[in-house]
Amino acid sequence: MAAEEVAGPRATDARRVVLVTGANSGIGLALCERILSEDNQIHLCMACRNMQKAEAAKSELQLSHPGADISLLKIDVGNINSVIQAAQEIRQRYQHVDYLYLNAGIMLNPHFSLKAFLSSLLSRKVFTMFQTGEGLLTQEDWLTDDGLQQVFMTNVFGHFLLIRNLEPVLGQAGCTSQVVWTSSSNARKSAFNLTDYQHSQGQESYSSSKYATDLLNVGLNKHYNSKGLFSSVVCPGLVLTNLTYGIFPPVLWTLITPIMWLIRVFMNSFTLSPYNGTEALVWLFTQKPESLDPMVKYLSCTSGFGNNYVTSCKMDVDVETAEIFYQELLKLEGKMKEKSDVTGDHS
Ligand SMILES: NC(=O)C1=CN([C@@H]2O[C@H](COP(=O)(O)OP(=O)(O)OC[C@H]3O[C@@H](n4cnc5c(N)ncnc54)[C@H](OP(=O)(O)O)[C@@H]3O)[C@@H](O)[C@H]2O)C=CC1
Ligand SMILES: CC(C)=CCC[C@@H](C)[C@H]1CC[C@H]2C3=C(CC[C@]12C)[C@@]1(C)CCC(=O)C[C@@H]1CC3
Repeated sequence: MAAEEVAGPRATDARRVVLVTGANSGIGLALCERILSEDNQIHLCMACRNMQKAEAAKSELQLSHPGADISLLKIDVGNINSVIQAAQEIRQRYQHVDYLYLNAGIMLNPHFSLKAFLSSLLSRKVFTMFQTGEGLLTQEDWLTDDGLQQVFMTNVFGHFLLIRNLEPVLGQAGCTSQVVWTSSSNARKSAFNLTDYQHSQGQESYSSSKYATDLLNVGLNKHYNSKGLFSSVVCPGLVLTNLTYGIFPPVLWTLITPIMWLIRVFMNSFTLSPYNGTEALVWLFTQKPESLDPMVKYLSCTSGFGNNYVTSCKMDVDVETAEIFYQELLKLEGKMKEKSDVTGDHS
C-alpha cells in the first residue's frame, strides 16, 4: 500500500505528535484509546506491520473519538529496511515527534512448565513467580532475513534503529521528546548475557530482550538527555492479550479468571485488562520527562478492588554494563549498514 493512502493529514506544529508501535491490538491499542481520552488535540500515529489490522483499529478509535486526528504508518520492527523506510516517512511527515511509545513486542512459541509452576506454588518463590513468571516459560527463536535473532530484532534492535533514524525529529532545543519502552517484569539479569546479547544460545529470549530494553533505556538517557530526548521504561503487569494467548488459549484464561482476580487481592501486578495495563504508560504522558528517574521502572498496578495506580521500582541495571551494551548496539548498527552498502540492499 502506498504511504499516501494510509497517511493522515500533516500534523500542524501546534499538535503534539504521539507515535505508538504495535498500536493495532492489546496494550498498544488501549494506550491509543486512553491517550486520546486524555488529550483529543494530539496527532496520533499508529505504527503497525499489518495495515488491515491497523485500519480496523483506527476505525474503532474513530468511533469512540470522532474527529480524532489519527494516521497510520507501516512498519515491521523485525525488518531493518522497513524500519529505515518508516523513519524516513516519519521525518517527512513531522517536524517533531513528542512521544514515541516503543510497544511492539513478541514472545515466540512459549512453553509453560507445569512442573516448575507446581513446585514454585509450594515454595517461598510463589509471589515472585506470579509477578515475573520466572522459571515458568521457555521460548523458541529464529533468525530474521537480516540474520539477527527475531525476538532481539523486534523487541530491541528494531526500536533502537528507529530512534537512531529519527534523531532529526526527536528532542530539539526547548522542545523535549519522550521515549517510552513497554518492558516487562519478566526482564531478568540472569537471562541476559553481554557476550550473547541476541540470546542465540538460550531459551529465554523474551526475558533477555526485556532486560536489554532496560539496559538500553539507561544508555539512551546518558547519550541523549543533553539533546532533549528522555527515555523511560514501563511494566504493564500481566495483561491478557494476543501475546499471553500464545501461552494458554483464550478459553483457558477465561476459566482461570476468577482465580486471577483472587490472586490480585495479594498481587497488584495482575492488571489483566489492556486498559489497566496501560496505567503507567498514560501516567508518563502527563509527566515532565526531566523529572523522571532514569534508573527506575514505572509499574502499572491494579488493586483487589480493581483500582489502577502507578508505582516505581529500581532497575537491576548497572551503568557500566548499560554503556557497553549501548556501544555494542552502535557497532551492530554500523555492521548492518556496511552489509547493506556491500550488498546494495537498499530496498
Ligand atoms: N501481555 C502482557 O502480559 C505483557 C506484555 N508486555 C509487552 O507489551 C507489548 C505489547 O504486547 P501485548 O499488547 O501484550 O501483545 P499483542 O500481541 O496484543 O501486541 C503486540 C503488538 O506488537 C505488534 N508487533 C509484533 N511484532 C511486530 C513487528 N515485527 N513489527 C511491528 N509490530 C509488531 C503486533 O502486531 P500484529 O497484530 O501484527 O501481530 C501487535 O500490535 C509487548 O512489547 C509485550 O512484550 C509486557 C509485559 C506484560
Ligand atoms: C493460576 C494462574 C494465574 C496461572 C497462570 C500461571 C502463568 C501462566 C502466569 C503466572 C505469571 C504470568 C506472567 C506472564 C505470563 C503468564 C504467567 C507466567 C508474563 C511473563 C507475560 C509476559 C510478560 O511480559 C510478563 C508476565 C509476567 C507474569
